Amino acid sequence: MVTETVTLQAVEKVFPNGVRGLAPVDLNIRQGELVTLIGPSGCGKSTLLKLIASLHAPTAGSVSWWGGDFSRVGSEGRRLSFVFQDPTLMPWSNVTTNVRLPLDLDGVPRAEAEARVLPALEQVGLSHAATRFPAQLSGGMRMRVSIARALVTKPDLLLMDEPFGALDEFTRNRLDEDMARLCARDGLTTIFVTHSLYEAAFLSSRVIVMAASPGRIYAEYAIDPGMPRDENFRLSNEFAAICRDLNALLSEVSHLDHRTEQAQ
Ligand SMILES: Nc1ncnc2c1ncn2[C@@H]1O[C@H](COP(=O)(O)OP(=O)(O)OP(=O)(O)O)[C@@H](O)[C@H]1O
Repeated sequence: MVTETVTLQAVEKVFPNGVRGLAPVDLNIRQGELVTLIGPSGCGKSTLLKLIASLHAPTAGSVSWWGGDFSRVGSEGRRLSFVFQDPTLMPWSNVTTNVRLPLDLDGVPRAEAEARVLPALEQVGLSHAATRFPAQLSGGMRMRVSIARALVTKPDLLLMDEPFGALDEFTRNRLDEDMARLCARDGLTTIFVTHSLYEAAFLSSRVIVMAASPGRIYAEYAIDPGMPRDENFRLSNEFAAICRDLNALLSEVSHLDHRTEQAQ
């Protein structure tokens, strides 16, 4: 059985304007992992996520999905879903229609699609809001709709680019707890970009710490405590120790950045 979901080998990205977004990166994402990418602005987190989503092509190196190339992902019935920081909902459509969108685009018959929307809304605690419009929702609720829209396709790999970065801390903590619960229950393989070491510490089974100039992987940090994680984990000594370790790694990375700037 293949447990590797995505494998990157010596993947490099140089943009057409000559900017080196990512130096050669080797990374293996295993099934059921919740991996966060963390590091200073411009270290290539989004670039790495987009390479994994096949939204960017690598300049060098190779990416494989479940042991094959990207063209096989769809033909083998695998699905990738992407959640961005902006929930990008259709303001003229209600919650149900927004969540149903990817199924409509896939040509799933209406009755079957409708039947799949409610469980997705239940997963994110929004079944009571199915007929509301985006303007009638809080920021956190809009993000829940965006997550439901990603989950409704039953993805094999969920990619999230700073999904909760624009939300207040309380809402963010609630959504982190929900994500931890969802990923643990469904064994959903997830790659999550964040600027928050606390979010990384709370959610991850593995944290990838990245450095900039050029973007690259600086360190990997595995987190043992099992899932799901809850408020008690956030208050534990274990959590505090993980945060301290991540803070130390990020501090090393920022000193590296500083040295690079001085050398330039
Ligand atoms: N389309 C592009 N064309 C040119 N340069 C790009 C492009 N996209 C990203 N870059 C550059 O590549 C580097 C990595 O960018 P990326 O957005 O991946 O970083 P990031 O770690 O996600 O940053 P942030 O945390 O600020 O979102 C940066 O120097 C950025 O300016």
